[in-house]
Amino acid sequence: MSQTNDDALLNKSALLNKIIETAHDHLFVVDAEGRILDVSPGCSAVYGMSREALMASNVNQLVAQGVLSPSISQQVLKTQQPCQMMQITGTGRRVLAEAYPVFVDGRLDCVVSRSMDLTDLQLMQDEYALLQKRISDQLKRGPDAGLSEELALDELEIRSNAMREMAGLLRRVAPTDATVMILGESGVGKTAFARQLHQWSRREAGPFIDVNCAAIPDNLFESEMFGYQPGAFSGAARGGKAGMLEMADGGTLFLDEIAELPLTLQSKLLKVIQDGQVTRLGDTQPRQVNFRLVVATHQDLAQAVEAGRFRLDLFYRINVLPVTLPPLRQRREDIPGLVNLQLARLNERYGHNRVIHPSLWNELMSHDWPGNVRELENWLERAWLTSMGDVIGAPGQTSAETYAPVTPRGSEVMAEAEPVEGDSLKDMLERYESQVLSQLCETANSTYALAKRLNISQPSVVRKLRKYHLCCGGRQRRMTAGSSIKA
Ligand SMILES: Nc1ncnc2c1ncn2[C@@H]1O[C@H](COP(=O)(O)OP(=O)(O)OP(=O)(O)O)[C@@H](O)[C@H]1O
Repeated sequence: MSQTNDDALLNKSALLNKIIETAHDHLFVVDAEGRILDVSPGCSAVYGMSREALMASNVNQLVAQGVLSPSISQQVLKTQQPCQMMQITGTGRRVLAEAYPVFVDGRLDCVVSRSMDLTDLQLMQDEYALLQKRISDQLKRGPDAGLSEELALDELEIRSNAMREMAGLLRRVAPTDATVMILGESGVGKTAFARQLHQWSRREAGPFIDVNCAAIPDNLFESEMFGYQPGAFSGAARGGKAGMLEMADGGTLFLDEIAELPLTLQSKLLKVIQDGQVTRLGDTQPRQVNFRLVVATHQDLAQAVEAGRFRLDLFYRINVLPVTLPPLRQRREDIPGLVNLQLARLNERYGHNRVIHPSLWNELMSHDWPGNVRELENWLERAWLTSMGDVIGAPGQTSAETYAPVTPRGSEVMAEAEPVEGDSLKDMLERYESQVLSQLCETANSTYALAKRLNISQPSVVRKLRKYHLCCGGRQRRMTAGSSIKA
């Protein structure tokens, strides 16, 4: 081997030693026989053995001694495939481990594994479950004036026990900096409650940065999130730009539709959460950031992890305090309050006092509202605007049925596109486009799948779905594809 090659190998080995010695995560390298070649210093605390003792051992011995249970390296040595699993260590720590086989000339040479200690997160989750149970028991004991007063919901309207329970939880966890994950169907109020959580928190005076991960085109995501230095890429603003992670400093960062975050950015986000530092594109100096993270999704994230669309380690990081907001059809007690709140807003906005006809209440209470509160708000605005007198829904006028959700298929799609007197070609094409998308959304699980089916880019799909208020996974965002009145 030449001198230059030898130097290069020495440099590489020094570099690897440095990486292992300074790693925050726990790194384990074993050879093809399971002998431990190297471990990072952090391993001693989590495995309860000195670094030297670990390096004098092999994985089979460690499993026999109960230090590793189970051993991910052993698993990869057997299957020769990358693997991810939860381990309990001899010191009782819960770690999330991932391991990769390394092949040299087609033969397994060694296995590199990396693990992250999740014990503290687990403790927080257990405390949270206890808190959830206490609030639930308290609500079961009967009406709780204290809780309602304490909630002090300015803009939001809730009556149902289910929602009071969720709001109570958010109220109690608000002063902590723990990451909250708000789950629920489209339009249930995830964004509204994320905002409320921010107002209840100690960061109330700081910014609330609302990022819809589904709405940012992939090619802009990194610069929007991380910001950039002057001249970082062609078209970059002259003075550079702070990204949204930086803008959230001192406040709350709300990542809506987190399941849509591209995989490459998921690992970068995880690093920011762990290190509290952001590096702008084109910069070498990291900047310290301090924000509270709140995320939301209407998708099943565990399923996205299984499908390989979402990183397991990020899932564990953000799944600290999951709060599920129930759909409106499961809390019909909230409907009257929501209708009255929206009616008062409309009366104020349009300067006219309209009321709901008593006969309409039955329909409002029995409708399933698949688009949840947003659908109810849009329906009411439409009914308010099309109502001819002071009474909305007076016999012979607009009824909830008029706007009943439609899910057209096949020939019905074509029928929807039939020319209507007075419609322009643009109106007709838009109506057709919205009906086709609405139908395909029934079966497409993600905007990526829909983009592939339609042979257009994913950002275009996202823009179109937003335009028609639709979302993937069989749910319509709003009551009818054509009703685009914004509340
Ligand atoms: N409890 C509530 N009281 C008053 N208004 C509400 C309530 N819940 C939701 N809303 C209103 O309903 C509309 C939809 O809510 P929001 O945007 O928070 O839903 P979402 O779950 O974030 O939807 P998406 O998943 O589509 O982002 C908003 O105008 C919001 O203010």
